[in-house]
Amino acid sequence: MAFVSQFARRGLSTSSSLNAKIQEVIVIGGGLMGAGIAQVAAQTGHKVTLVDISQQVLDKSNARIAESIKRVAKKQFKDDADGAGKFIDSSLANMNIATTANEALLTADLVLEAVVENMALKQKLFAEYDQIAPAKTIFASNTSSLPISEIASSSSRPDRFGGLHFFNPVPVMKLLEVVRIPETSDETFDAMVAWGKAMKKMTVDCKDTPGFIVNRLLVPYLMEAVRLVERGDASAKDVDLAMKLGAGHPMGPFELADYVGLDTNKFIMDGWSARFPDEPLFRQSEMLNKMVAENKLGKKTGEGFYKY
Ligand SMILES: C[C@H](O)CC(=O)SCCNC(=O)CCNC(=O)[C@H](O)C(C)(C)COP(=O)(O)OP(=O)(O)OC[C@H]1O[C@@H](n2cnc3c(N)ncnc32)[C@H](O)[C@@H]1OP(=O)(O)O
Ligand SMILES: NC(=O)c1ccc[n+]([C@@H]2O[C@H](COP(=O)([O-])OP(=O)(O)OC[C@H]3O[C@@H](n4cnc5c(N)ncnc54)[C@H](O)[C@@H]3O)[C@@H](O)[C@H]2O)c1
Repeated sequence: MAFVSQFARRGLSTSSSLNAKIQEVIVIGGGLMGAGIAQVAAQTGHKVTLVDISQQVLDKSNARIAESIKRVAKKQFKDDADGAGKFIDSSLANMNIATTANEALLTADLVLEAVVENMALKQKLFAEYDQIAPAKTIFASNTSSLPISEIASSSSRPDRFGGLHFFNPVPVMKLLEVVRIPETSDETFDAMVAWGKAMKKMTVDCKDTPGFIVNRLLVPYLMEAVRLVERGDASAKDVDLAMKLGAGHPMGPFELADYVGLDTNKFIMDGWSARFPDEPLFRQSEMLNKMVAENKLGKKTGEGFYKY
């Protein structure tokens, strides 16, 4: 079966100063996603700086990364303790943590942000970095739901801007959505795809549409599950069991919502319901809003739809 690519149309012409190979990476935001992305970048031989405003978050993420690298090493080097040790040491040696990006920005090939899902914050950060980073540096966002074009408008380099959307848990999930905006140059897009492959991910090309591919389908499904329980049609536990045993999903929608973070789910729904008020699939949920107000954010705070 042959598909005709919708992506045959290419972006603007290339920027001459771009360094096509991404070797030095800065990941902004050291939470759930940022830590996972930084880990995989370090494991695959990239020099990485993981930046967060909170030293406490960085310390927690560092410990989580060390644990996760051990799990990966155990899997990749089953009967080779020496190889596993070397892999762990070289991965950790590739990683730096910092509370500011300033120094690393001077030589970075890629700045990928994974801060909270907030347009104003993402724009503010890229406007600042734009003043410091050299011309070659590609900027990208790991946003789940915000328009990449709008984030990119805060910088003077929309031709060197795109979306790199990873999935949680990053060390395990094999997909990377590579998103181009109309201004993204071919050279930038190709460099992002090549980096995705160097990160050992399978890449898919996406346009800058709400939720790209996966979240456009997944988030309405998660919200339908919440509405089903809000109506009293079934319990969260039974919906999860049903989707695992009846549809073969590794996690039910409530387990997955807790895993992703209920705050992230809410940020996505807030943005989409404001932007598309007539779309019933993007309607707000009182239950979700109440849980987030009570700081029941899922696995990360110890309670969401389940207790951890
Ligand atoms: C909203 C956003 O924008 C987009 C998103 O990210 S949407 C969310 C996408 N993610 C999903 O849908 C996740 C669905 N869940 C799953 O795939 C699985 O439940 C799961 C991979 C998370 C865990 O799998 P499960 O079998 O229950 O647990 P577990 O046995 O601990 O782990 C499976 C394997 O992954 C490895 N693993 C799991 N978490 C890991 C981690 N953080 N680091 C390294 N390895 C890990 C384990 O070592 C194990 O390896 P093995 O099979 O060789 O023993
Ligand atoms: N959670 C998921 O499953 C998932 C999956 C794919 C994409 N995403 C997207 O990735 C991004 C991050 O999500 P997350 O789940 O990792 O969130 P998170 O809350 O775990 O982490 C966000 C981090 O950003 C940090 N931060 C806030 N302001 C900052 C600043 N000015 N400078 C540096 N760091 C700052 C916070 O301290 C926090 O540690 C969001 O855009 C989200 O939509 C999330």
